[in-house]
This record gives sequence, C-alpha cells and structure tokens, in this order.
Amino acid sequence: MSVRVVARIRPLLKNELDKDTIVTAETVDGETVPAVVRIPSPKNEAESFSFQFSSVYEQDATQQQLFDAEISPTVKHLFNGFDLSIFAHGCTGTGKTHTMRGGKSLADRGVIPRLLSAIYRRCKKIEKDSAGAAHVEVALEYFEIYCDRVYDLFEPPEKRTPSGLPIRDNHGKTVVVGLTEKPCTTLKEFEQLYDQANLNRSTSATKLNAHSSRSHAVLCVKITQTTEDAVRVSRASCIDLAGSEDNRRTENNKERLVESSAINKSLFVLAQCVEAMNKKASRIPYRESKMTRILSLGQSKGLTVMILNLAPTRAYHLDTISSLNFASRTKKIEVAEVENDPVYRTMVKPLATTSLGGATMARQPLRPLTAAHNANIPEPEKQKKGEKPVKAFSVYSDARKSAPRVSNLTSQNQGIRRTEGAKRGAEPSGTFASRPAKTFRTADGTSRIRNAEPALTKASIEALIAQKVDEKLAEKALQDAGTAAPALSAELQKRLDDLEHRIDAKEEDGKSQGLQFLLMAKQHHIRGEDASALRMYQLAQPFFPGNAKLEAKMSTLEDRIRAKKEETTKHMSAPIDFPSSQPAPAPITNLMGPLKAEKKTQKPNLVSTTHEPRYDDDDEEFAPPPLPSDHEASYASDDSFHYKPTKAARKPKKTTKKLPIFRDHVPPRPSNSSVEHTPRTSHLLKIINSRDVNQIKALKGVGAKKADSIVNCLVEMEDAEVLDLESLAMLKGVGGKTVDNMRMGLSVSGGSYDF
Ligand SMILES: Nc1ncnc2c1ncn2[C@@H]1O[C@H](COP(=O)(O)OP(=O)(O)OP(=O)(O)O)[C@@H](O)[C@H]1O
Repeated sequence: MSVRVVARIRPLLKNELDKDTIVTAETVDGETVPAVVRIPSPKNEAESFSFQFSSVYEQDATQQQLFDAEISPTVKHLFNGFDLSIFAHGCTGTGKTHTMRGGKSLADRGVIPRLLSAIYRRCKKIEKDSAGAAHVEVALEYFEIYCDRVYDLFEPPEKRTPSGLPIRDNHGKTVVVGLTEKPCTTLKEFEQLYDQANLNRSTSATKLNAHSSRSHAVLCVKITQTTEDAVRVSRASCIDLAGSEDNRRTENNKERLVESSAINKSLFVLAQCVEAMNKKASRIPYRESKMTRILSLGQSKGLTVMILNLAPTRAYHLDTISSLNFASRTKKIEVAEVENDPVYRTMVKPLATTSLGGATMARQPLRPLTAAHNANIPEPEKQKKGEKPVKAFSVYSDARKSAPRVSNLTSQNQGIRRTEGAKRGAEPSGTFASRPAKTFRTADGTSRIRNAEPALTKASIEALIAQKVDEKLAEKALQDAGTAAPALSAELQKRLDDLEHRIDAKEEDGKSQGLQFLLMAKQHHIRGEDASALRMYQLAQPFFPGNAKLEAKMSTLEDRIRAKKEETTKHMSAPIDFPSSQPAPAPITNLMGPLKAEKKTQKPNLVSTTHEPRYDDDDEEFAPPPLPSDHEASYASDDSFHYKPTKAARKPKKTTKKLPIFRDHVPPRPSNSSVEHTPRTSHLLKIINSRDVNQIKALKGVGAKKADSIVNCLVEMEDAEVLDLESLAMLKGVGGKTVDNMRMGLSVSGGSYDF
C-alpha cells in the first residue's frame, strides 16, 4: 500500500492572530472526519487549493486523538513482524517535535512516548498470555543526522568524532556503523534514556522557533519476541525531521545558515527521491544525502505513516504550499509490506554465542533496504491477471477477518500470499526465505529454516533459475518502459557512479560536501532540470572558489533559465490549462532557501479552486520541459573541480581567473546558431567533433590522455557538437591555454593560417 499521509494543523501560537489563519480542514462529501486541507492561492485570494490526505487533524486535535487514530492501530502489526516508520515532516516551527516527542505532561506526550507505552503494554500482555513462555525484549538506537553527519544520541557530544559515524552499504542495505544499542525494559527506563539523549540533540533558537531542531532525529525501537519455537525481530523507526527553512524569514546567522543549508539540502534530496519514485525512475537519488540513504523511503518494507505538520497562518503561506505539494507526492509512493521472518529456535543453536540485539550483533540499518528492487515496480504476472501487487495488506482495516498478508518465504518480491494464521512451518516446499532475518544470515542467502528446506533436485534448481531470470527480465522491461527520466548512457552512469565513489571515499573526513553538490548538479543537469542544477552549483560554489568552469556553467544555466522564463512569460498572458503530460508552473518551493531567480519567476498558480496544483517538476517555476539542447552546458566534467578545504570554502577567495579569450573576433551570437569561424578555428572544431582520438592526439599540446578525455566528454554529449572555442575550453582537461595551443599549432597543406 502507499505511504499513509496525514496532515496536522497546529494551533495558533501566542504571537499569531486568528485573522491570519489561512489553512483550514474540510471533510470530503459523505465523510465525518476531515481529510482535505484548503489554502488560498498566494497570488489570488479568490482561488484556493485543496489537498486530500488520509486524515487531517485540526488545530484543536489532541496528541491522544492523533495517536489513537494513526499509530495505535499499527502496534499490533509491529508485533506481527512488520516494521513501522513514522515521519514528521513540515517546515520549521510547525509542530514536528511537538507531535513526535511532545511535552512533559501526560496529555502532551507525543507519538514516541505513547508508542513506547503501547509497546510495553503489549509486551506484558504477550508474556502474560503465554504464561511466561514468550519473552519480548525492547532495545533502542537513537541518532541524529546533523549537517549530513550521523551522531549517536546515546553518546554525549564530547565523545563525538567530528566526521560522525560512518554509514556503509552492506549487502544492499545501509548500515550506520557503531551505534549504541540500549536494551530498555520499562517505560520509565525509556523516559530517562530518551530525555537524556534529547539533551544531546542539536537544537537552537531561530527567529521562527525558539527550540528549533537542527538535525533529523531517528529513534529506532527494536522488538525481539522469543517464543519456544522462534525468534522474531521487528523495528519501529520514529523520525523527527528537521524543518525546511526559508532563510529570508529565519534571519539565520552564519552557523545557523550552514545547518540550514544542510537541512534544506537533505529535504530537497528527499523531495527528489519522492519525485523519482513517482516517476518510476530507474535511479532514485538516495545516495545524495545521508538522510535519504539511511531512510530509503519507499524501499523499505513495512508500514509507513507520514505526519505532515502545518502552521495555520499566512506567514508560512509559501512553505505550507510547498509542504503540501511534497506530501501529496509522498502519498503516491507504494511500499511493499512484508513482515520479518521469525527465526526458528531449532535453528538458533549455532547462534548460541550471539546475543540477540547485543553488541556483537552486526549493526542493522534503520530500515532494511532492498536496493535491487524498487517497490514501485508492479509484478507483471499479477498485473496481467488483474491481481494486486504484493502488498495486499490493510493496516487500518480492523475488520474481524484479517486481510491476507504476504509472506516473504519465497523468492524476492515474489510473494506467495498467506493468510494470517498460516504457519511458517507449513509453507509449501520449494519456497525460500528471501530476506534473512536480522539475527541469522546464512552465507548463501537461502533458507534459514533448515528443517523446512526442501531437497534441491536438479530440476528444481533449473526451475528456480529460470524463474529468477524471468523475474529479472520482466523487471528490467518494466523499468525500461516505465522510466520517465531520460535514460543515462552507460558511460555517463559510470561517471556518476565514479563521482559517488569519490564522495564516499571522502565522506570520512567530511570533505565531500562540495563534490556532493556537484554530483547532484550534474544529475539535475542531465535530467534537464536547470533550476535545480543551478541551485546545486550555487551550493557547490563556496567549495570551489574562483573555479571559472563552475562559474561559466552557472552563468550558462542562468541565461538559459532566463531565456526559458521569458519564453514562458510570452505565453502566460492568458491562463493556461496545462496538459497532464506537461508540468504546471511555479511550484512554490522554498526548500533550498532564497534564490533570486525563483523569487522573480514565481507565477500564479493557474489551477481551479478545487484541484491540487500540479507541480510535477522541480524546474517548473522556470519553464516548460527541458530543451533538447540541455546537455550543451554540461560539457565540463565535474572531475575538473578540485576540492578545496572547508575554510576556503566558507570564505570564497576573489579570483582574477577569467574565461579564456580567443582570437576569433566574431560578434556575439545565439548559442545554437552556426557562425562564421576563422578557418583555423573551423578546422580545429572539425577535428574535435570528428571524435577521432588519433586526429585529436596529433593536435599541439594534446597527449594521448587528454585526447582520450576529450573524446569521453564528447561521447557524453551524445549527438551534440562543440560549436565554439569557449565550449571547447570547458571540456574535461582542456583550458584556454590548451585551446590556444591547439589552434596555433594547426597548419594546412604545409602552410599556416593567417590568424
Ligand atoms: N499541536 C500543538 N499544540 C500546542 N502547541 C504546539 C502544537 N504544535 C506545535 N506547537 C508549538 O509550536 C512551537 C513549534 O513547535 P515545534 O518545535 O514542535 O516545531 P518543529 O516543527 O519541530 O520546528 P523545527 O523544525 O524548527 O524543530 C512550539 O512552541 C510548540 O510547543
């Protein structure tokens, strides 16, 4: 099922006035509880936007009401082996921490203490009902992601290493290495641990919130149920995201701005991941921030509830619309609900020395990720038969007859449906555990239930292989067909991966920030998302002070965005009804803080009063879909930017370095027009565009390596050609001097050119 998204409108604060309230909740026809958020258009008060969610909680909704309706029903599923993720999202000062953590009084307690209370109650009940035969253990991990670094909140700040805890990919899962796991047996003990750990969380006063969280906090509750026969582990992850900040309003100082930039960046990446998932893109940019990498929303299996926190007043108008848009997209994400397998105790013997959940256990990721599988990809066979994909599980249906659940005791994502009561041991032979339980992983990844393991015959192995191949082929075909983002060439993909690896390699010493921005910029650029690419280049710039290539890229992008905008404004004099295939204009997004271009180009939301505005693309504020020539500006490789230490990054040095000036004195021209070059230049460009390594190698000042690199860049550009010397100078490994050398070294028929 999809992520369950509910909205919560916080009450007015002391300094807010009733007359400024613009966000209201409404009920859908025939329903009694509100499920629609209505907000006026920022451009035209007479118009309004409405956003529908699973539920909407009004200003007077209590913590108890929210918990009882949204979280309490999930607890029993947690004990049935499903993982649970609860997110609080929203811009700064909208009540995320209040919702998740809450206040000290009983009535004010937020989702997290209430969840723990419910968990302990259920633990007691299980132990009592089984007359002590079943035993449940609860253990906690609590960490924050601050400025893209992971810190253990159970450790005092003075014990932190500046670079934070490393995260690793472990068999397709993301793992935070070295987190403290605290066993926690009572609610009282939890409260002490939690309160103490919260003192370690990074919070500061900003203009918008006196106790603003400067980090994303993730509390992971591990529940281990041990019965005579089996051990079952499930996890609840409670995530209090830091709020997006519009720094025009926060008036943040330098330190707060650095935090804010990290917060906005990670939330921006989260939005990009959601966008990519909605577009069923083959590549979800999880790796672009630690938060998205760890959380991998949509890739995890289990139940996911997102609480969208909203402020009711006009002061948050644009931020609220931005959050509503994000949440609307999130609710479309499909999550496969697969319960964690129990580990049968007859099998546990070899593990006798491994304490479950103890320090010797390999660290687990916050959520088990199945990177190889996109949960959004429907199963072709089942679709053909008109069946629902694997996730026929209704969290909120408390109907007497339990909905059929999916067992993962079969090949990955293949999902044989099982009714709730069916016993593991009764699984038909020939099925295999696809997802080794966290405490017992066999080396070959096959079944852990050895006594239930079927005898493998040659025929069954062949059948299994054939089945796997079919699955993979079908999956690939679907991915190819369903990919909305432009396919990346293998070459380009390789370079992106290389860049990611470089970033990973530098993560440890915290020097990767600039490269990360560059990587993201390049990815946006490739996808034709100019505005996002520009934002990322702007964020990268302080890390590469005075880098002429970077500046050139930014100015090319700015020009193009401006041109697109002017083009669009021409067609904007009358209201436009955007066809569904085309992105609507102006998503009012402040996720990345102020941008001159954004401010100027916000367009009215031309959407009727009862519809959600459609903001399908991150670049919409600027224009129609990307132009075919969007690759032109990405000539230069990001490899050409060299990391400079952060100190330098914070204080960009003034530079006198300028773009090369060449001797072709031709008048300025439109970038895509063919212009008269001098014969020498034309000849040079012809050689370059021939992509012939030997010819290029023969140019003056170009060795084999440089020639190779030039050809690689040209391959990346696919059909595009280098049209002028400036563009040539921006290719990887080429600069103004090299271009001059190349040109001046040219001669034809034994004679030299005149100029
Ligand atoms: N439902 C609510 N009832 C009463 N007060 C609330 C409610 N929601 C939020 N508040 C108050 O609003 C203020 C901001 O809330 P909170 O700190 O939880 O925001 P936040 O979204 O976590 O902000 P940040 O992202 O900056 O950390 C606090 O003073 C909080 O007590």
